Amino acid sequence: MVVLSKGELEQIALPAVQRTAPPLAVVPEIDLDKAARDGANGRAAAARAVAAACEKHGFFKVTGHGVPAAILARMDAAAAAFFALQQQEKDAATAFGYSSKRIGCNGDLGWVEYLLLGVTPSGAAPLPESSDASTCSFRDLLNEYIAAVRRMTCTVLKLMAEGLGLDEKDAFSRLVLDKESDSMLRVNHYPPRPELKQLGGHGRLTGFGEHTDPQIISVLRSNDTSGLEISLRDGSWVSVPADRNSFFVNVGDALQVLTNGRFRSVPHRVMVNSARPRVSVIFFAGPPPRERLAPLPELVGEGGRRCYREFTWREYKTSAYRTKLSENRLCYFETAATS
Ligand SMILES: O=C(O)CCC(=O)C(=O)O
Ligand SMILES: [Fe+2]
Repeated sequence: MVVLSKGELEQIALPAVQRTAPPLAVVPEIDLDKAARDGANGRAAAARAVAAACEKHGFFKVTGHGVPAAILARMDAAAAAFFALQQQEKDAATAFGYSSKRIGCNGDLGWVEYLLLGVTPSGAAPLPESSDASTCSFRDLLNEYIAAVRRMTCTVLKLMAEGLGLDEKDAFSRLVLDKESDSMLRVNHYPPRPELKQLGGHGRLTGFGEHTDPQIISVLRSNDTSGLEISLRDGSWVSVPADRNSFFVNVGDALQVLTNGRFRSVPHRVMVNSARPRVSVIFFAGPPPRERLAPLPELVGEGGRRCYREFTWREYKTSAYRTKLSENRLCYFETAATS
């Protein structure tokens, strides 16, 4: 079990000036079911709305997503059961991607425990040899979830390409459907915050510190507990109202590069401010490691400036994972303003 020292606990308590929650966000909504029912016009309108949301915020909400409610209910139950295990049992699941409080290897701490799993073309990465039956059934469920969410993710990515007016409508979705796509699934559990007195008076804890997601897009669903906050272009923070019936989409760094900066990789964080636990499940849609990423020529335009140099996804991921969460990880890949 990871026990935080008093000093470490203080690091995840926000400074006193940030004690109050920011205002509620007005999150753009895209109804995929309606877009499909309304024919070509409905689809074109949804594509335009998706592109507008990605340009303005890098964030929107998806309703009518088509992921069966039964899968979502089973995921909720399975995640709750896993995180309710004794600490010793959870610690034994490190081969299954379990970790607590420490995010990455660069000293970032958060009031969170999580499972982080690689995703292969057929679902979640193979189980460790010693897995028991309950782990296997959890894995089967994860695979069903991943298949359904990946389908929806690709619908969203096609709408993005259409909204950008790209000739190749699968310019983004093909990267996620590639058999070597480096996608991940993360299940986060933010335990209710401890008593104020244990925190020396700080009412809000950092669950997951400010960052952008490195992949193409992240597709998130949570329970009814809020806590997710996004940063707007003016640098202010807004709090995203929880909605267990919808998915939330974040534009990631790779998509910001592919769109030459037109779509915005949205800075976000999770604050633990509730007496109830927050559970979120995030599908990170990533390209194959060898994929060369660069601004799409159609989006640079003739004589236009390429804001990023070409690099492979492996190169970017390695570089991003060497930095602290809150660092601007893309700056090493930007071109000089004169080029
Ligand atoms: O748990 C959440 O709601 C978001 C967490 C997050 O941003 C991440 O895992 O990258
Ligand atoms: Fe994130």
